Amino acid sequence: MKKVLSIAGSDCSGGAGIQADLKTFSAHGVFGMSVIVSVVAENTSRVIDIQDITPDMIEKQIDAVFEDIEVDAIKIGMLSTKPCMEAVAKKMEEYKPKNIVIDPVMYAKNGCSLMDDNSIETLLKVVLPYADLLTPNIPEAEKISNIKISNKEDMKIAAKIIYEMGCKNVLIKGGYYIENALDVLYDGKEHYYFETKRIDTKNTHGTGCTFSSAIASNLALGMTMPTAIKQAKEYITTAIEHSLDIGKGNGPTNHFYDLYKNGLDVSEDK
Ligand SMILES: Nc1ncnc2c1ncn2[C@@H]1O[C@H](COP(=O)(O)OP(=O)(O)O)[C@@H](O)[C@H]1O
Ligand SMILES: Cc1ncc(COP(=O)(O)O)c(N)n1
Repeated sequence: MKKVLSIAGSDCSGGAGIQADLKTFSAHGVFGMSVIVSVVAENTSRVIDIQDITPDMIEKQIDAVFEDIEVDAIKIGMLSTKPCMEAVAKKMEEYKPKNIVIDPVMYAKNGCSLMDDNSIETLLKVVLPYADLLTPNIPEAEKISNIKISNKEDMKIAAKIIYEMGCKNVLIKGGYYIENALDVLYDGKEHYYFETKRIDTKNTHGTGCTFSSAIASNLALGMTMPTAIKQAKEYITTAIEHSLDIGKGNGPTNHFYDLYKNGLDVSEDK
């Protein structure tokens, strides 16, 4: 069984962060592991508070995984402050794992901040170079590239700018910001496009977490980068299509839709 590690924040409401990552790993048939970087008191409507785990404890969790288990891919999500970023980067340098997908999480879907604004320089300098794939959404890509993104051409330009900063591939996610759900990959040579129709739903809590974890799972399973993204795009689209009206704000995606569809009977009247 392939083994995939998430290094990210904990979302107690279950739709994003580590919880979304582990559900996604299970849905892909890979063995999921987690290093918790921050505990976030959040739900579908708001972020109440963030408590970072100490850098020493972040490092020890990563050591505990790597001294014992071979890691086939890593997804890195929310890193809220410089010390968290530095602790994770130090361990990436030490263990040099393969297939690192980094989602540079800055905000929750409800607009609440999940990263200290002063840490962006550190993210770019210290963390970004470890990315086999960086997956910013439009607001994140605008902050990183320093250009305004309004259409496909802008996405292409921003992808090149971000690639030049030192990641091996960059995927800018159009999500609900661009007319269709268009994502643009740049690998230093070519642009690739992944496009679906936009699904009209407010229930998109955790879409970025789920998508990056699906890509990491597919890389662990041996797919090439474009194929891993293509299949992950199909997975996230289905998960959004069948997203769940749970909570009062932006509900979560449906990580196991395919499992239920294929015969797991969850009806209550049986
Ligand atoms: N309403 C939507 N309909 C279809 N696809 C969507 C929708 N919202 C997001 N996506 C897709 O979900 C994936 C995650 O993107 P996005 O939601 O932009 O990430 P983030 O959670 O980081 O903001 C991308 O493939 C994006 O195109
Ligand atoms: C702990 C944590 N990490 C990340 C996100 C962003 O989620 P997304 O951008 O996928 O909606 C979140 N809300 N909480």
